[in-house]
Amino acid sequence: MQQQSAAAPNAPLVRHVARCKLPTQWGEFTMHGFEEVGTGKEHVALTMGDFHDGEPALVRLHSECLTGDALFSLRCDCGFQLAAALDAIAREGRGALLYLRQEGRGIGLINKIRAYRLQDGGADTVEANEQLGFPADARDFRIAHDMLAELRIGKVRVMTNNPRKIDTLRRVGIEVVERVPLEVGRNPHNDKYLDTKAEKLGHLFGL
Ligand SMILES: Nc1nc2c(ncn2[C@@H]2O[C@H](COP(=O)(O)OP(=O)(O)OP(=O)(O)O)[C@@H](O)[C@H]2O)c(=O)[nH]1
Ligand SMILES: [Zn+2]
Repeated sequence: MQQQSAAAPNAPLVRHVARCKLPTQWGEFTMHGFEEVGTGKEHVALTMGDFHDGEPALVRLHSECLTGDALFSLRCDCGFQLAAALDAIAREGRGALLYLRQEGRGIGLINKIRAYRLQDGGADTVEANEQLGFPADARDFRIAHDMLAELRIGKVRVMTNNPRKIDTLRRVGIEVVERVPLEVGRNPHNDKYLDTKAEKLGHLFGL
């Protein structure tokens, strides 16, 4: 007899398990807690406004960066993008930030520290990942699709500089109607990193 797999093929990958108010310096958001089915890994979304009208929502799919988001690192632009995205959503009074726990473009925190060490020795962000045996970008956005579905967000205006990310989002079924640039936080410590993103990962800066 054929074995039945535990989950149906289209079963949601996350469960919406908790919700509260989250006052911030930009205004009050609703924080939604999600749990990955199977692994229990936790993700959150911050939303403002209502999505029942079906109009496209301003959305940031923010990949976790402990160093940039919480520890003030200048090696990347993540912390600045996080703040700018929340500011933009608050200005519109409507939108969502998905805070996805895919640290280090999916390779995890310790491996990102190893990658940074290789970058200290001269490798760029892509070469460092490859030297460690990882792809340049190991993220999976299927979870994001299911989080948006739970939030009743059908169409998105995505804040990103990364056109490949938009292709990836479309491949997992997220309807992207517009790219909204999010260029903030360039400094002498992340200059080379951002240039590498433009050259090797296709990021659009100044366009
Ligand atoms: N492996 C690795 N991950 C990094 C490095 N710098 C930042 N990250 C991670 O990259 C993720 C953010 O990636 P970005 O390339 O800024 O984001 P993006 O989604 O591709 O592009 P934007 O939407 O324009 O920000 C976070 O998970 C960071 O932890 C690095 O040098 N190596
Ligand atoms: Zn970062």
